[in-house]
Amino acid sequence: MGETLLIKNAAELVTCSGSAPKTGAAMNDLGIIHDGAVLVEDGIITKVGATAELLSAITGPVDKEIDAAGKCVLPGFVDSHTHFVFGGYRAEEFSWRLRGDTYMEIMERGGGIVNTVRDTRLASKQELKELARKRLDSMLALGVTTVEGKSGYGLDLDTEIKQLEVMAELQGEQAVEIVTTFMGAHAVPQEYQGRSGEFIDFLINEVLPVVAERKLAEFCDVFCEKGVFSVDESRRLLLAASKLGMKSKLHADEIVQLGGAELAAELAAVSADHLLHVSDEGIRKMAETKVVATLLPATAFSLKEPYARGRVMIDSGVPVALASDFNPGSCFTGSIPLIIALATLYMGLTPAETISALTINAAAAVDKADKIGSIESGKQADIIILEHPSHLYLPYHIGVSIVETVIKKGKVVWSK
Ligand SMILES: N=CN[C@@H](CCC(=O)O)C(=O)O
Ligand SMILES: [Zn+2]
Repeated sequence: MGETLLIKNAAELVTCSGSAPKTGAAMNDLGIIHDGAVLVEDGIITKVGATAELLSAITGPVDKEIDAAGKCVLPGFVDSHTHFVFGGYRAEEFSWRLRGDTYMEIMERGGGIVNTVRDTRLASKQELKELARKRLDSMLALGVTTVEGKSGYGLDLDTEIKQLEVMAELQGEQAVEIVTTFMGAHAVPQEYQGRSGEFIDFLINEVLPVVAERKLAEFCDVFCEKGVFSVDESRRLLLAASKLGMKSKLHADEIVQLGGAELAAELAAVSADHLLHVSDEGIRKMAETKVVATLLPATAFSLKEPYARGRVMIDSGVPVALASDFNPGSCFTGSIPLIIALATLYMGLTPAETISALTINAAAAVDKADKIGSIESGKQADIIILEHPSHLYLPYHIGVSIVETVIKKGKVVWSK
């Protein structure tokens, strides 16, 4: 037996067990074990159950014990949609939005994403890496054990690769596990203005093959939006990426209803994200094909847009995940407490649905539900311990974190 960790006496052990992703009523079933315990061997969960039974089933020595009496134990949070590798800031744009300019107006007059592109192109890999590392440290302290990160602030071969290399290097140098997405189709760069189709050709012919050859990304994502990339352009890119082994994600129906959700269903994408303006038909098709809807309430909050119809999606059978969308423009926060507050207070999700959406369904949104997102035998031991005895204390504490301990692959990597 390798190194062992025992967590015992948990007032509430929230397992999030069951088939994944969770849909409908199953999102409310957290598989809670009262007075629960977990045994971890060599970073993998090997036993889960009531403390008394689990203790009597342990045969060998235990290297480390954590007494979680009076505390709630959950799977680590998975932040399945972020843009955490970037240079520069856009505080002035934020102030313009405060006075009433819209996100797209700023983008149309040459600001927005391409503003961050300029700063990211200028930044050295080392500078980007140090900024990104600090952002991951902050996420870890909020209980995030896996994060998805996108390129998309390069929009040229060298800078897209630089961003992806930053993520590859940070993987393993710090505790948060990184799932990498190529998002060269995040905006049309100035040098391709008015020629979005040609830019897609460039990505397909010049960039995707390098990303695939060097195995720098597991997913390909695209900003499928009016005035950015059309449904046809998005389809062309995602099909080309899929031929090279990359799975599909989409920024879909964020600003207008364009048919991004329908495209996600057609392509059997792993997730469609944002969905503030998704059609009823899009919801129906996503439910049918089990495309994960990754909802980003902090972005709607920051853009002062209506929240995505999470309640309707869950009731229609769509697997719903929640994520931060941490990025320098539309949403400069990776705050899990804020997401929990918005989902429960303003989107009509129950606390249990919100937790399913941040754990097992978020794991499904990065195609890792077989490995992370729940506390079950055989899964990686990514676990958080709260200062309080029940998951109900999460939405109750508004905007502040009550995470006390973070465990990644069976090791305590952060504690209060
Ligand atoms: N909508 C497109 N992309 C990001 C925003 C990126 C930025 O503004 O820098 C998003 O998911 O919100
Ligand atoms: Zn995004």
